[in-house]
Amino acid sequence: MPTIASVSLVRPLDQVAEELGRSFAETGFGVVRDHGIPADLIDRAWALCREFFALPEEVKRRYHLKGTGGARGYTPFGTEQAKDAQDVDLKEFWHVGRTLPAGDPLERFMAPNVWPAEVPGFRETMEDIYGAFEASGARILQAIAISLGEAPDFFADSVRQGNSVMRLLHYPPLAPGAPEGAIRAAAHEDINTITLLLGAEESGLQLKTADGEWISVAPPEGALVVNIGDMLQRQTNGHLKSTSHRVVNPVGEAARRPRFSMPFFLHFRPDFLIEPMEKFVDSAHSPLPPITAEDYLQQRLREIKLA
Ligand SMILES: O=C(O)CCC(=O)C(=O)O
Ligand SMILES: [Fe+2]
Repeated sequence: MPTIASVSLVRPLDQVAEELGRSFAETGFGVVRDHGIPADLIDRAWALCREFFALPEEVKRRYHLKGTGGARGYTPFGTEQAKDAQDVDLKEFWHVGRTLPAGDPLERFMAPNVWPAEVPGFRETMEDIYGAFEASGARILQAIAISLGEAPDFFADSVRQGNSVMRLLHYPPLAPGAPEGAIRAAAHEDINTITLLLGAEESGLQLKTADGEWISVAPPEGALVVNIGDMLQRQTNGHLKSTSHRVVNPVGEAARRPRFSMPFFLHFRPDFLIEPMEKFVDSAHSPLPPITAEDYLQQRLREIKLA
């Protein structure tokens, strides 16, 4: 059984890089403790998530921006369906993107955020935690760079003002009327560079091993679950794995509990050219052609009918 590394980010990065790099190459996943996102900020963000999702359905739906593929604001329960999945996912969510200075040239790639007027302080706290996720992600990318034999700042330019999205997720308690076979989140791979996830201590998250077996990911309280997305898999020509994962329905007591989670989908800059790193190209691993992060994203969103 492959093991998912669990590392503390207070240790020097060159001491954790190898273990983390091995875990990402074998399983696509790693657990990161002492990630630097302040616990009180996380607590405030959870409280605001609960407050928002407890609003009446018709109020939440005012923030559902039709025709934008759910890139910002609210996406109602039962909307998203994973690629190749038979049923919709049993979740609702809110997306926060980068807040750009007015007139920034990146505005053509990144829609402005919307904020729920009914939840005071939502904007401030969510912008703060977006920044904290980004800072933690930058350090994790440094560890990944070291593990790949590169300088620590190898990824720095490629993610500066990246098109990252934070998703606030609510899976309600299981309802008797749910379609047979529907699960909280059907198997999928993340499209982006790396994902930093809070909230996975509430059970349900599973990943698919190279042998095709589903195993549970059970981080300690407050830790991040980090996984490799398709864009970094492509840049490393398959060396780092973008692994299928899902959130299964709880049984027993847990079925009556909601589950909240907060993935931060860290993205490259839209104009970054994803090219396979030479060191991972050989006759057994032929590379995919270069593509910008934006073109790749649009291609993938079309596949899941969001663009
Ligand atoms: O809720 C979770 O634990 C995982 C969510 C997830 O994989 C996703 O939204 O891409
Ligand atoms: Fe995911």
